[in-house]
Amino acid sequence: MEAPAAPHNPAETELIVHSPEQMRDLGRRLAKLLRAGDLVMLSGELGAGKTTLTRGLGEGLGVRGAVTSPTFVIARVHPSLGDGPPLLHVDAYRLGGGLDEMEDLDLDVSLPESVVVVEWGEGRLEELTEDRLHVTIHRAVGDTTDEVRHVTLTGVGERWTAVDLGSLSA
Ligand SMILES: Nc1ncnc2c1ncn2[C@@H]1O[C@H](COP(=O)(O)OP(=O)(O)OP(=O)(O)O)[C@@H](O)[C@H]1O
Ligand SMILES: [Mg+2]
Repeated sequence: MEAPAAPHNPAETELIVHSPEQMRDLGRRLAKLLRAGDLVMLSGELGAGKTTLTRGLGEGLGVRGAVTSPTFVIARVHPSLGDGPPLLHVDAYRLGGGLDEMEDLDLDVSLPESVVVVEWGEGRLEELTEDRLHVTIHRAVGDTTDEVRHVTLTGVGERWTAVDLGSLSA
């Protein structure tokens, strides 16, 4: 007997990105789907392109200040230049395992009025909200110099059921 086909999950989409510029563009387009209260969790190895994607998100949201890799700070708020939500960019890489430091950021307080984007947040803030968008970025296997990245977007929770992530592949 044949195994049943995996159920199509409309809240998941896979893309191939060919350059840093395309990654930024993906961020700009993804920004159009985001609103206050959204949590985006980015995963992928060092140098995968998480900050590059976030830079595009900041551009698409129309926020102040270029998104960078924070050296000394863990979280940075980029206020909107218009009337949209601010972008709260968190890089949890330097956070020791402790959730305490994460709690000090009071993300639960900021989340309702912000778009919160977190690098290296897995296992640390899933409890913040039942709805979240996971973005996983992988280098094409076996080639460390190539600019090709595989990007998987997975919406978790009610918020993402009606969002057409597939529209991002255009
Ligand atoms: N397709 C691509 N998408 C994104 N970045 C790419 C791509 N191809 C090459 N790059 C390069 O890879 C690097 C990605 O750096 P970035 O800071 O965005 O990664 P990161 O995932 O945030 O790393 P870290 O875990 O250190 O925070 C940049 O130098 C960028 O120019
Ligand atoms: Mg980064």
